[in-house]
Amino acid sequence: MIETAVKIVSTIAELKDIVRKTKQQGKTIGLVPTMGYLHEGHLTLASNARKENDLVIMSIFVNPTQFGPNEDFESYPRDLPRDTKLAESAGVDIIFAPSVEEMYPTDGGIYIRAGRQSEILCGASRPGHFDGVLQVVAKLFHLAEPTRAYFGQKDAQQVAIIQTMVRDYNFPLEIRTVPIVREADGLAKSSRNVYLTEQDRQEAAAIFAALQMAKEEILASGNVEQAAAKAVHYIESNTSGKIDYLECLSYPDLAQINDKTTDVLLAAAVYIGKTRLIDNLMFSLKGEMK
Ligand SMILES: Nc1ncnc2c1ncn2[C@@H]1O[C@H](COP(=O)(O)OP(=O)(O)OP(=O)(O)O)[C@@H](O)[C@H]1O
Ligand SMILES: CC(C)(CO)[C@@H](O)C(=O)[O-]
Ligand code: BAL
Repeated sequence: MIETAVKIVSTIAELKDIVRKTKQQGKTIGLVPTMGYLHEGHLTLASNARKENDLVIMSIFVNPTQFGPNEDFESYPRDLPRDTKLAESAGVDIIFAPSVEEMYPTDGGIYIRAGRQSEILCGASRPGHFDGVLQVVAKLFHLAEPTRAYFGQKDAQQVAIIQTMVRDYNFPLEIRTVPIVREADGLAKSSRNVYLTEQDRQEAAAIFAALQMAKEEILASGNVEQAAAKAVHYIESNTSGKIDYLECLSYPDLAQINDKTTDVLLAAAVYIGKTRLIDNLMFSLKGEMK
């Protein structure tokens, strides 16, 4: 039994009851969906939700439907007592931590399919990943009925796809995003960083450094291909890692850049040892980001 001010809820019935009472009082709800093993990135999402809402619900659920058969669903780090203390420090009121059976008691064979934005970047190397993300996120939106839901720009493709679902299917909520929270050497904070060996950890900082170099070159020369090639070379020469992708696409539509493109996403996924890390920079080709 964990003694804390945060209420841990594991059933849908209990969550819906809290949501119903909160709504009856005319109060706002901020939802922070996570897979747990919290770090400062998650806590920034929660602190922002705290500032803007009456009730803050954080979901902690390692969603099996977004993992491929050979991915790390089983080994993904889990520690609810640790997460509870951290969530409390960021002002979370309710942790929704259901079991897989509670979330998916039956399989009626009806799924959500992510669209064109999911065919590239992480979607290309993780087939079905974004379908699984949308499945759980849509379900969480129905259960928590948030006024606002909070997502990190570290998963920029995920945010773009969720925003499309919310817009096209009229989910009555606002999506709020938070910039990437980084370690002192630039490495994006990630629950998967715990997988890194000491050597991996040192090498991992090269991803951010390479993206920054490429951004500067794109802004100076406009030559996206050359900048990307140099960034790939930098990562290959400074790490033993294997690049999954390093690409610059228009944002949020995630299409090839053309003369009309303004906002871009420069994104990379790199295997450092066995750990697949993602990172990105978002910027405008024509001055500040809109
Ligand atoms: N460094 C970060 N800065 C800002 N937001 C982040 C950061 N890391 C994760 N988030 C956001 O937190 C939410 C939950 O992410 P998740 O639980 O998958 O954590 P994670 O650290 O990204 O884990 P992993 O990288 O292992 O998938 C997502 O919206 C994600 O974008
Ligand atoms: C949004 C999310 C919690 C859905 O499982 C997950 O994809 C994540 O942590 O980014
Ligand atoms: N933050 C993305 C969740 C995943 O890698 O499955």
